[in-house]
Amino acid sequence: MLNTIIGYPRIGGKRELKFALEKYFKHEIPAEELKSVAAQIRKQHYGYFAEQNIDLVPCGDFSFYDNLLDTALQFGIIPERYVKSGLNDLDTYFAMARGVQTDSVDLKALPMKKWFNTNYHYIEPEFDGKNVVKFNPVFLSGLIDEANELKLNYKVAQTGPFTLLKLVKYVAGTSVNDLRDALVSEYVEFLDFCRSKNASFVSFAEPSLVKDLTAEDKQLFVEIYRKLLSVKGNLKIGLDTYFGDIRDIYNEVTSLGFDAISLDFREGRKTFDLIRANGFPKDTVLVAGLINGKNIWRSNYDTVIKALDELKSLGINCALGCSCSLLHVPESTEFETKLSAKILSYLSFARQKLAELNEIKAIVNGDSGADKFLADNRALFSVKRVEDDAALDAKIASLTEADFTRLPERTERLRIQHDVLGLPLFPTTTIGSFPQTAQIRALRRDFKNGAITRQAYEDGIAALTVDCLRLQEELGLDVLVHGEFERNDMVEYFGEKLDGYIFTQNGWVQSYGSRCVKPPVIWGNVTRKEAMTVKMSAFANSKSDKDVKGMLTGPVTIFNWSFPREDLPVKTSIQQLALALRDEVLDLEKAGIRIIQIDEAALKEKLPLRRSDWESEYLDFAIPAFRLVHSGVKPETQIHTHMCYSEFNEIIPWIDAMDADVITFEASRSDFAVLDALKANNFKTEVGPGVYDIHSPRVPSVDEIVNALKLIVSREDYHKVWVNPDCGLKTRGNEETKKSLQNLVEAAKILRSQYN
Ligand code: MET
Ligand SMILES: [Zn+2]
Repeated sequence: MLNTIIGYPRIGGKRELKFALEKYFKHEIPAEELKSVAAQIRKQHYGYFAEQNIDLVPCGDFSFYDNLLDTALQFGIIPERYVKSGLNDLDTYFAMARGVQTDSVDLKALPMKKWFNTNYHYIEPEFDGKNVVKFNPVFLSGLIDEANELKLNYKVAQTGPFTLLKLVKYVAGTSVNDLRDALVSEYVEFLDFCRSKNASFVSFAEPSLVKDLTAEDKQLFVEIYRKLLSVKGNLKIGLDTYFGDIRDIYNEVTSLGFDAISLDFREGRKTFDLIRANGFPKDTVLVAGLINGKNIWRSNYDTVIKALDELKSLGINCALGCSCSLLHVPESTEFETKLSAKILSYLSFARQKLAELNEIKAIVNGDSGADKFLADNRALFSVKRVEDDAALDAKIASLTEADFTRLPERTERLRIQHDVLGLPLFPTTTIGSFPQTAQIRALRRDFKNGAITRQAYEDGIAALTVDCLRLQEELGLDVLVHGEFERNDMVEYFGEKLDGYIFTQNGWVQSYGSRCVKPPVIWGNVTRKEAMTVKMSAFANSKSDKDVKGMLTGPVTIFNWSFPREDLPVKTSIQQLALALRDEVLDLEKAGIRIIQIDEAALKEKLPLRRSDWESEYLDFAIPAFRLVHSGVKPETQIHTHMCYSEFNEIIPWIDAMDADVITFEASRSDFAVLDALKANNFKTEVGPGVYDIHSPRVPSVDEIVNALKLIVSREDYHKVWVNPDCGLKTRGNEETKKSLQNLVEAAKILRSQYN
């Protein structure tokens, strides 16, 4: 049996690529230096692959920014405005990725979208009909030369035409039909090119196959690949699918004559059933994606081997692989110096997964010495990693419908709250964080380095908080926030205070371009050891006559932005988080906080890729978990939530079913399109559609905000409308924030005078 991988993280174990990119963007290093850092990283990775006897290694999965953008550039899907800029290939590429502003060129970036159900973002290519669709191996040529020089046994890994056609944004009246034929011809050119370079294997990534497919989608896929496979000549052609199973198109895919097909056995819940029911072609290699490419735990070898045995018993020619590219896990545990040996023995980042592929292959092939690998792995899994928490289990088991139901119903509650809180029409507020200036970052750094005492640090934060409250009072905002100066990150902050979490030092995962995130790890049962935010919120509330919102991150968002356990159902992990947050909410209420905001910024992120799974696999527990957090409060306590970074139109009824009293959300960049959906669904929650975009330093004028509000009240009962920015202000500067909020308050006053 052989092994292979779909892709490897490219940011570098010490984030070398990130730092080189950022220097290049700031014109601190020339392109040559950026390219040489990238080549260095790849060479190191090829070395790792060789050490672990990876039989077929990917070449072409490397990217300076994003693979889909590489593919778009390579096939000439470049909007005319970028072509006209006169920039060289590399800078045209970066202009599409992140915009460019010089004396002669001023171009915005293409939109960034979430890559399937991950926290990785791709650049959305744009087709306007004027592009010259033409294959040009901008980056690929050098990558293949490099692999040839190193005498690697490689596959040219590329995003396939079907997924590209599905993800392109068609503008100027164009559609997929205007692009498909030209694109397929150029993919034929691409195959010729690979052959001319003496490549012997090409693998196409087609993750779009795991989504719901229409009859036209299926036809499109089949036609494209009939064509490409008919011209393959002496090349071998593989197909990589991941992030789910391919139930809608399994039979078509397996009858086309691919040389290899990767299937996802981790997120693909139906993969095994599909194979059992329909068989698998004898002359195609099944790359069994049995090692989880998305999570950081060691694999249980017995489980993997059992699956391989069954596949072999079905007469299938198997290779071992990962469920998806390793792009979604950090590079290596070797950079973790603070975690205990016990913890480390359970963790497997990308480099450790290579070793797993090697060891399992050796065991299956009966190589000498491989018994030890199996024995060690069995020893690891023979003891329970985390002891059960009987009290917590009992608490979850005893939950009843009443625990998920807030009473009285919302209309009645809102009436009570209006009396108690005494807020004006069009109440103004912000989303929580205020600018995290250099001063605050220095304070945090000094405390971390031990340069200042805890007392000095806390005094510093308290002083900033009081200043922030004074500023909001001066501006005339109605509902205040404490500013979140004590938090560096909205998930890590809670992770650190909860029992059950661990943190890595260098577990960075690429989020987009040069940006990485370091998700905390849910190691054990999550419980609240002590109050997490009460002291700060009570302090802030005592310093103002106005209400200051309590500020929490919701259970679903904390979960979605962490590496989850594999030995516990998702639902249970989220319930544990919800119970911990429920106690926090009740303590905030006891401390006199009358308005509590529970952010669910990432609720939409893990919505299943197939519509039919939404209710049975996610929303059925995610929405009740939010209700569990707040159902215990008094009618007069007002619960807010906040969402951003996604389009919610499709899940409006479920958002209403979270049963919050008020929701603020990002809407200004999508021209408030969501308002129609709210109306159509008879949305009951009070709403604060963000009236300006906080992702830009621009100060919105009073007129602009008044116009936004007019648009909002044309669709929404004005009694229900809140006025706020579209997300937290932490990335902004003090000056622009002050001016923007001044205008926001002014605009609210204008509306108030018209509607009172
Ligand atoms: C990504 S949503 C951010 C919400 C958080 N309360 C903040 O204001 O920063
Ligand atoms: Zn937000």
